Amino acid sequence: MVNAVIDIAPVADTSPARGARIGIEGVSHRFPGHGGKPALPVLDGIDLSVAPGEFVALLGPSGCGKSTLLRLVAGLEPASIGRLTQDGQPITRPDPSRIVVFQDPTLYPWRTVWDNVALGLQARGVLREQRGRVDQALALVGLTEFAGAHPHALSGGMAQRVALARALVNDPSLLVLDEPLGKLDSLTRLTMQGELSELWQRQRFSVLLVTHDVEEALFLAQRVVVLSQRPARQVAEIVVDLPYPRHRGDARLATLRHQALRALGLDATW
Ligand SMILES: Nc1ncnc2c1ncn2[C@@H]1O[C@H](COP(=O)(O)OP(=O)(O)OP(=O)(O)O)[C@@H](O)[C@H]1O
Repeated sequence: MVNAVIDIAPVADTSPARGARIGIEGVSHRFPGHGGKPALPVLDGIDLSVAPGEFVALLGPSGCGKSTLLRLVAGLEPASIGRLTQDGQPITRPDPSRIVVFQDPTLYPWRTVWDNVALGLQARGVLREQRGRVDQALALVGLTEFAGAHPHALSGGMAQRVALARALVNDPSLLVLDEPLGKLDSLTRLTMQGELSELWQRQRFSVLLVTHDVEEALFLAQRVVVLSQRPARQVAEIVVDLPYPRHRGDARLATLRHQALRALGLDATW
């Protein structure tokens, strides 16, 4: 099935930010060794903050510890060393105000799109009073017409929109995005990047995005943090001081791309 086409109208970057302030202070993490194997150090002294409504992207080599950092921020596990905070309060467990969207949308095939999105509210026991939020979330991702469809009838891009709607229904103040567009074909991926950018400009939640795609990071984020090989340390921070909506052909993006590739230790001549 072809993706629903959504017009990306230019959106002025004027909405007030309502996202969370995230603090990551001196965070190191290691996984314990088993059966005589040594412990695995994964993160090494990460200091990073996300301002309310800010869009920050993390780039780094495969296996360096990006997803681990996201899991700590989401509260899915505690850091070995250091402090993680949301609006000044320690992050100690998962919370509906910080929602993770993974590469795989993991939709329940026997439930309709509407029911899949409603799951977040159902789990919290607030679905009865807040049914309207499911409709709002589906409208935000352009899937109102597909509310009654089942996942098998959706394209990859549409399924990932449902996963986004399932996050948005909780009205999160931080979206934690772990390669959310990584499994999409390249054209759908470009379309979804535009949609994600527009959504963020309208809603102004804070975003922490992990991606392997340098162009994606620079197109979407206000700041790109480059991590080293494991154990991950911060090796560069690239401020993308360009207004939204951004234009992929902008020469300044090409310059920043070279900076990012150099920070990743790659030859930027191609
Ligand atoms: N629960 C765990 N127990 C032990 N080791 C783990 C665990 N989770 C991740 N690791 C290891 O920690 C390292 C970092 O993993 P992580 O998934 O954070 O990297 P990543 O940068 O997100 O990788 P990729 O870019 O390939 O997705 C890897 O070597 C991985 O095998």
